[in-house]
Amino acid sequence: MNEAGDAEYDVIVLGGGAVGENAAARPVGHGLSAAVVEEHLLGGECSYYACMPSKALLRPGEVLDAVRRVPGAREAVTGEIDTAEALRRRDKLTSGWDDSGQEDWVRGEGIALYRGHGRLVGEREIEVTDESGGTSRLRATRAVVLATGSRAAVPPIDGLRETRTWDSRDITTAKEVPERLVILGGGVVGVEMAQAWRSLGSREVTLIEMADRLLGPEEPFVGAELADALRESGVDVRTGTQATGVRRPADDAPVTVTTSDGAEVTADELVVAVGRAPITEDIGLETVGLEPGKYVLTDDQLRVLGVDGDWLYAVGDCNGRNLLTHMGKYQARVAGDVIAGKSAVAHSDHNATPRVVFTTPLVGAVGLTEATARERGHRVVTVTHDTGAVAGAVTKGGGLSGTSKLVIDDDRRIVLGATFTGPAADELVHGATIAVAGEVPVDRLWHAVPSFPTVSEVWLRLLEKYGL
Ligand SMILES: Cc1cc2nc3c(=O)[nH]c(=O)nc-3n(C[C@H](O)[C@H](O)[C@H](O)COP(=O)(O)OP(=O)(O)OC[C@H]3O[C@@H](n4cnc5c(N)ncnc54)[C@H](O)[C@@H]3O)c2cc1C
Ligand SMILES: NC(=O)c1ccc[n+]([C@@H]2O[C@H](COP(=O)([O-])OP(=O)(O)OC[C@H]3O[C@@H](n4cnc5c(N)ncnc54)[C@H](O)[C@@H]3O)[C@@H](O)[C@H]2O)c1
Repeated sequence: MNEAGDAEYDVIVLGGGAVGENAAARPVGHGLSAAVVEEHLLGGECSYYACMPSKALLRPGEVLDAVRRVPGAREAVTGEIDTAEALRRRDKLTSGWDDSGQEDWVRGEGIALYRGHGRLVGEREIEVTDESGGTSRLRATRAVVLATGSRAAVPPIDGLRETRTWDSRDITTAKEVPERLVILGGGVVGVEMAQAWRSLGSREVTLIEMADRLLGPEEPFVGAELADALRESGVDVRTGTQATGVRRPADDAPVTVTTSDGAEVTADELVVAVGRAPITEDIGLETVGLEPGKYVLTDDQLRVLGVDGDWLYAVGDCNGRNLLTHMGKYQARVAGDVIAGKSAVAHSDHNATPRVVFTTPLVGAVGLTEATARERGHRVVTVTHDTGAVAGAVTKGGGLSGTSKLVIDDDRRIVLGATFTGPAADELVHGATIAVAGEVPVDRLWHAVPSFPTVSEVWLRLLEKYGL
């Protein structure tokens, strides 16, 4: 049974995605009462339409690539990926889009759950409208936390809004393999989905990125290596290319994208993955003096800027700080602590954000890139090493390579940022996160001896190159 009727809680969280759930659980852990308002699926985008299904779609191709690199095991692979089975596994990892497990968790944590659309109706006041039109009025004695997430942004391209297209939800939940796929945007969604669907059987995949490289905010070698790998697998990667027009004569007809170089790409489905827009247009921001439809900006304790009284917080995608599940959950823990009167500051949002792109090659990065470090005025030294040129990589399989790079503050002798591509990059990044978040001096890091033979040995090679 969901809660209904008017009530008062210490903390009310608007939006029950992964981040909102944590924003409620943390204050409850501190002895406060909390309610979550959710209008769709508890667990949000990550569980049903983003992280989980996308990783499930990438995994068969990743495993196959790993096996094919190992003579003896390679011979055991005699067929192709069974796409129907792969999609069934995806459906399982998304719990069949059923949130009863999440609901059990929320209840187990002692959090009250309101199902329906929530809106601020003034200071500390939320109105929830349920499916049948009934309303509940909730009052927060301490804080309201906004955690309403984001949706795919729609760029201003001729004909796009009038055309039936796919967004990130459609591409992660597709029931059939599109024969021909064109993806707008070579960011994280674009590269992961291009690789996943190509491996699952899409005959033609075209990736259109307007910037001159894929994954623009990362170190330049990341986009270059990924473009090579995608091209090698048959994806048509077009960087420095803008879509100028889109047309589809009928909903079930092929879609054609015109690009800035005068070319045309025709496909069965067009995925728009050019970034996100916050879901803040209908949550009553105007009732507390804020502008609807924009990211809700916060300070480093997640208090919403421009609202007095320390009662309004925003966490996760809706504040635009760091559009990643783990960072939203980190913000939720910080906000929960602050609301409970403890001291906490989300400084890792600026200096120590880990990012993993689950492609083959894997990409793992944390903290500052060389370019951002220099922009911020650090005097940096960088060192690089081939991730494949250590015994741990060689034992994993043939032909594995990649790049590992440290950005070191030469004055403080600490690591400001690290980027790894290639084998184990997804796991290498946590060691780097500890080094960056902990500001561990490199002279001390040198005593963190990597086991032999692991890919982590690349750390030793990097530190040696720095002169240790
Ligand atoms: C394809 C894809 C893959 C991704 N993969 C990864 C990954 O591997 N790792 C990673 O860290 N990040 C990944 N992300 C990013 C990640 O999904 C988001 O950062 C994360 O989901 C944000 O969580 P959130 O709780 O802030 O928002 P959401 O998950 O969007 O949750 C917001 C919730 O609020 C509810 N809501 C909104 N408005 C209201 C309202 N007015 N009343 C009631 N309820 C409301 C919504 O129904 C929703 O459930 C991916 C994103 C995409 C698109
Ligand atoms: N593995 C992960 O952690 C993971 C996976 C997927 C998504 N995410 C998160 O989700 C968020 C959204 O991902 P995303 O890929 O939609 O956004 P993004 O910001 O990562 O990438 C968008 C890309 O689209 C390009 N672009 C913008 N307008 C364009 C246009 N008109 N034509 C062609 N290209 C255009 C941009 O230059 C950029 O490279 C990201 O912030 C990311 O952090 C994370």
